[in-house]
Amino acid sequence: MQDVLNEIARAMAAETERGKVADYIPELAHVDPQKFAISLATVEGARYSAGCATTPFSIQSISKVFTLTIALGKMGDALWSNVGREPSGDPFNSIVQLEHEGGKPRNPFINAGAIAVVDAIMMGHEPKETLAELLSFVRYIADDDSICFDHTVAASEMAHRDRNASLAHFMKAFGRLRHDVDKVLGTYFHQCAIAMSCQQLAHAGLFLASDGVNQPSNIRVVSPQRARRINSLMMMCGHYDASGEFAFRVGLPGKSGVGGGILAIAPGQGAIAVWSPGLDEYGNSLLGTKALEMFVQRTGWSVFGH
Ligand SMILES: NC(=O)CC[C@H](N)C(=O)O
Repeated sequence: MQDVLNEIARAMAAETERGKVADYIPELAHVDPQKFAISLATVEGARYSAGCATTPFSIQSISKVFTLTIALGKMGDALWSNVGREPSGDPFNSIVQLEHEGGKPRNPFINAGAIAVVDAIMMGHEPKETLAELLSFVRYIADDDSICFDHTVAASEMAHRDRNASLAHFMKAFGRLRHDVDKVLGTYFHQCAIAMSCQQLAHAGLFLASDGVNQPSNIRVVSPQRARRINSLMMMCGHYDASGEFAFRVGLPGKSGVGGGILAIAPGQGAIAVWSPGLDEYGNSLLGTKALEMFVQRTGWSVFGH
C-alpha cells in the first residue's frame, strides 16, 4: 500500500495543471499550489502517507461531516425538518433553491445546509461553547489534542461574509434559523477554519469506514445505520454540483473543502485524506480527485469495484 501512495504522490508532483487556489477567502490565496499529501488509515490500524501529510491545512467544508455527525447525535431525525437530504445540482454557495423551497436547504453539505446545521447544534449556547464542543469532538475522533482553529482564516471569512450572510439572512426570514445570524456565521467560519493534516483527517474519518466505531480505541461514535447514512450523503452531496462526477470517477463517499482537501471513505477498508490546494471550477481539489481516482484504480476499493 505504501508503494501505491508513493506512486500517486510522484504522479501528482509531475502534474503541471494544478487548478486554482481559492481566493474569495483572501487568507487561503497564500497557500502554495505545489503542495500535495495523501494519507490512508485502515480499519485494521495500519497508517500510510506520502507527501506533506503532517502539514495542517484549512479543512473548510470537510468540517461539515463533523458538524452533521454532532447534530444527528443531538437531535436525531428531527434535524431533517430543517435540512434536506437530496443533491442540489447547484454550486456550494447557491441561494436559488431556498426561495422556492421554503428556505429549507437541500442537504447539509452545501453552505446553506451547513449553516442550518450549526444553528441546530447551538441550542441557545454562545459560539464559543459550540466551538469548544466541536473541537473536542474532532480531537477525540482524530485522537490528537493539538488540532486547533486557524483564527486568521476565520477572521478572513468573517470579513468577506456577504455571500454566506445572504444565505443565513434568507433562511432566517423563513424562520429556519433560531440564533443571531452573525453568531451563527462566526461559529460556521471557525468550524471551516479548523486546521488539520491529512494524517489527522484520515484518522478522524475512520469511524465512518468501520460502521461507526472509532479505531483503534474501539469506542462507538455513531450507530452503523448512522455511519451508513452519513456516507450516503457524502456520496450524493459531498462535492456539490460535481457529486455525480466524483461518484463516476472515484465511487467513494467523499467530502471536499475549498482548502483543497478531500476526505474519502472506503467502507470496511479505511479512510483516505488527500490535499492539493488548486481547485477545479466547482471548488473541489483538482489533483485530490485525480489522486483518489488513481487510488481506487490501484486498490479496487471503490464501493462499485474496480
Ligand atoms: N466549499 C467550501 O469549502 C466552502 C466553505 C467556505 N467556508 C465557505 O463558506 O464559503
